[in-house]
Amino acid sequence: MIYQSENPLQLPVLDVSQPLNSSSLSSLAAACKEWGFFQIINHGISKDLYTKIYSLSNKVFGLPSESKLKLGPFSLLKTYTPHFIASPFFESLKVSGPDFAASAQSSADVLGEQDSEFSEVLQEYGSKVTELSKIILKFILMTLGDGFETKYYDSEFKNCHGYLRINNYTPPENLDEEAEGLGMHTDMSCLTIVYQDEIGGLQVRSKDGRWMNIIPCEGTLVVNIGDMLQAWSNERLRSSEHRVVLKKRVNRFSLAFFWCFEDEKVILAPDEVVGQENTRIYKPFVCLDYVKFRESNEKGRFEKVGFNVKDFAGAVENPMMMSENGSN
Ligand SMILES: O=C(O)CCC(=O)C(=O)O
Ligand SMILES: [Fe+2]
Repeated sequence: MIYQSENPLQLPVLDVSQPLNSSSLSSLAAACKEWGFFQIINHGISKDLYTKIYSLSNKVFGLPSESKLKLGPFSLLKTYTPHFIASPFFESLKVSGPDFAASAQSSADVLGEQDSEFSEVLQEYGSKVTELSKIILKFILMTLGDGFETKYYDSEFKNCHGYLRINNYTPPENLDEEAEGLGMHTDMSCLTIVYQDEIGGLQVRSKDGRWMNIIPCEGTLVVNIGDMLQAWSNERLRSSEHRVVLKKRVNRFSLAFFWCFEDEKVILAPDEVVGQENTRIYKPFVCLDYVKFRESNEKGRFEKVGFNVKDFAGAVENPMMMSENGSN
């Protein structure tokens, strides 16, 4: 199967070490609306830190399956997603915040790993992406309205929490064209920060269904908007479908950080965000209910599309639905 895409997609690159100026604000606003994806630089995460996480994680992924399966999916811990859950070529290790060290250590303990370096580097990475998420979220709120970052950050987003997924993609040995490393999905998060290695393969789907490559670039992280923010913003911010395609016979490695609302949060787009001339697209819903909906509909598979936030809480005032109901 050939996964066609157009090369490459030009996404704005945001310098997160600087305050937003008006031109970066408008390109960020356009990217959030059109693609739900953009890139960041000067994020303070060194290549060295990434390389350490890469080599320590590789040691874990290199263990025999029997050892890794002690971490999940059918064990108490559930930090490991083995091959053949999301895709035959994908496995993943989850590290939860805010105490990333404790989470990583609990996996290491089960594996009988004594060295504390794994949990130390993940704590450092986790704390850094957590701080970055707060900065980026405020930038995104600024695209919705003047002063919205002060108006809504504390009241709506201050209890957000994050978790990391360390992703390892192993292409099939007989790969001749391309293979799907991770199928089309949307993220459930408010926002996701991705560190992809130089192999590439991350693709985003345009509004008209074309797959676009997100070319890796050294020193650059990819940020994308997830379902929680799409619903909260009444679709002024887009949670795009994306996937990973494997084109080379080499392993691919990525780190994805998901910054999410707290489980008990009720997501309801504020009137001012919806705007007077628009109608609210989503019914209010509890975050955990959506997460459970996704998990229960996946039938064990990983974040599959078709059961996204629109299927769950959409169409509050959808005239089609109303007429369908009326005719029943
Ligand atoms: O591996 C990647 O580059 C992206 C992974 C991804 O989309 C996810 O984990 O949700
Ligand atoms: Fe994703």
